[in-house]
Amino acid sequence: MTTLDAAPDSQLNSADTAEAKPRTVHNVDAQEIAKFEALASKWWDANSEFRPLHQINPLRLNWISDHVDASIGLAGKRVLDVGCGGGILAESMARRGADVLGIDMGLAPLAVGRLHAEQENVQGIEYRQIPVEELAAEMPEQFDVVTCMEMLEHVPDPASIVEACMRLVKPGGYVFFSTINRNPKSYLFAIIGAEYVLRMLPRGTHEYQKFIRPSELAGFIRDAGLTLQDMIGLHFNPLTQNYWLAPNVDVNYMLATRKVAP
Ligand SMILES: C[S@@+](CC[C@H](N)C(=O)[O-])C[C@H]1O[C@@H](n2cnc3c(N)ncnc32)[C@H](O)[C@@H]1O
Repeated sequence: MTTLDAAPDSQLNSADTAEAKPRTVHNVDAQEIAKFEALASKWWDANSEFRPLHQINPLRLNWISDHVDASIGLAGKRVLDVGCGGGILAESMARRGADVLGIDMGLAPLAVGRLHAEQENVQGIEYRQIPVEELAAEMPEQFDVVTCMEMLEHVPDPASIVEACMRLVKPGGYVFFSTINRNPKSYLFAIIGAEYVLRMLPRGTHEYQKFIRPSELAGFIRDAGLTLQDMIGLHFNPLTQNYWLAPNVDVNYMLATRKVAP
């Protein structure tokens, strides 16, 4: 828990200016936000530190879309992307016909996301800087689908994020999470391999203690009142530079959950 000092007004558009006053924001690690702020200009460079997110995006987008509706996918759905960063997933969902709100606590990634959507003429996407817990109070049960990918391992209290996502989704709607498992293999692959050997990510991107075991995440999901529907691992072969989905969840994994209608 910490105080998040927002970026200078000169970096913001008018919509951000009101949101950008320094304020105490709970469940936000300002150092984590600063890491992503510093890299924001590279968000849409598919050969940068964000290459892995660009590469996994078609896999996760199709997985999400198939769970929501195998025939029409995300078309016409009201979607919230929590911790959206520069909008790699958010924008791809809007391109599939969803009406997307992306939220993040980093202003620079949001600015990059807005600019990219404008340049690419992508319709049906909006970005806001707001803590998810605050949005849950403002817009309860307004979304058909909530996504929260590669974000839980960057916050002080991931259970609070899961609970807020549950409050934001409509009864019968879907909530998707992805994060990194915590075990010796994930330490070797996600930190030593990705940050030190292959240098795919800057050193310090991830902290081992913040990784989340599937059983822990399943507990947060159960406690929040969501129902676990499916779980899958995301795998990478450094020789072929290929990503694929498979049942093993030892390192990166995704969960599909649902808020059962009463
Ligand atoms: C690894 S990036 C993932 C971006 C995006 N979800 C994706 O998968 O393409 C993590 C993002 O989480 C955001 N983040 C970290 N803590 C947050 C918080 N408490 N609330 C909202 N966003 C947060 C960071 O600013 C960053 O944009």
